[in-house]
Amino acid sequence: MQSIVSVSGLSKVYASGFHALKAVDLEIRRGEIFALLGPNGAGKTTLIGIICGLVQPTSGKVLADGHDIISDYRAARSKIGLVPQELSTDMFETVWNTVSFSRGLFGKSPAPAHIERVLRDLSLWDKKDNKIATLSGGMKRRVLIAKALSHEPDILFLDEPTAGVDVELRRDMWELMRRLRETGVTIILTTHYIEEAEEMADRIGVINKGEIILVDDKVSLLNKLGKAQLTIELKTPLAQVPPELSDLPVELSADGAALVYTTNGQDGGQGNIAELLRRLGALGVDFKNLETRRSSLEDIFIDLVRARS
Ligand SMILES: Nc1ncnc2c1ncn2[C@@H]1O[C@H](COP(=O)(O)OP(=O)(O)OP(=O)(O)O)[C@@H](O)[C@H]1O
Repeated sequence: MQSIVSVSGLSKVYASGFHALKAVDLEIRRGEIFALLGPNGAGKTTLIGIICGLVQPTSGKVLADGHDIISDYRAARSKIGLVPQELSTDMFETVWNTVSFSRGLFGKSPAPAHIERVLRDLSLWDKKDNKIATLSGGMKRRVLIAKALSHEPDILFLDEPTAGVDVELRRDMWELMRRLRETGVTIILTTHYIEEAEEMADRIGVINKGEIILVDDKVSLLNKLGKAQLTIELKTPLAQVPPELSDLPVELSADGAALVYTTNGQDGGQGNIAELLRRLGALGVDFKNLETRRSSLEDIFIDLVRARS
């Protein structure tokens, strides 16, 4: 499948001499939701800024739906909508005018029916005549999204879309992203909320210190790098792991009150768990509780970034 965004050998050295991106290669598939994760200062905003034409790359190439973002800037930019982290718009303008004006910036003819649909989708319709300054923080966020959608882009970048918003607005945003994807829009989001990537993304890219260290399907990432852990709370604490269990990946908790069995996510360790429980029964080790836990994307992310630093 042809990529809708193609980044090759992209580097950015700021005037300070800081290498914010180091020869980044990245392919975004048409129609997917792609989450870009990385610690503070990893280069996420720089990467998005370059693709959207706000930051000048030092070297490398970016194509947006086949258009070079430098030599074919206008065509590339018209394909892209960007929801930035902060609102930089005229506070004394109305919602309707702000969003309509954004469309005009892309040289597109007015399309009131489209603007109305966007505002209705974002629950902004009854605020259309309000001045931006009078809106709540959540509503201002919605205006940012409406502006980014005003010119009907095929690619939507969301930089930290739900940072600092309440739970209800976060759910609304997720719902909106899903609806947009259904209409064929490709979505690329950066987030610090790993549960957001876990909930929303088809694929995940991890960036650290200006390098993409991993790109994978979310599901296969969780399967490959995730771990499953079974904690067996014992009725009577043990002094050590019984030698009969030494061939199994079992450890004793520090207080001796629980056995902890860990496997990688791939096999889930189901067969061995049955074997472990059978052996415990044979040894007469009684337990009062069993608890299973699968590692989250957050655990994987922390492991990955830690291993590289
Ligand atoms: N104009 C600039 N001049 C010099 N250094 C910069 C400039 N803009 C960003 N940087 C540096 O480049 C690095 C990457 O910044 P960037 O904003 O891309 O990271 P990020 O991954 O988006 O971080 P965050 O999650 O904190 O927003 C940071 O160390 C930052 O200090």
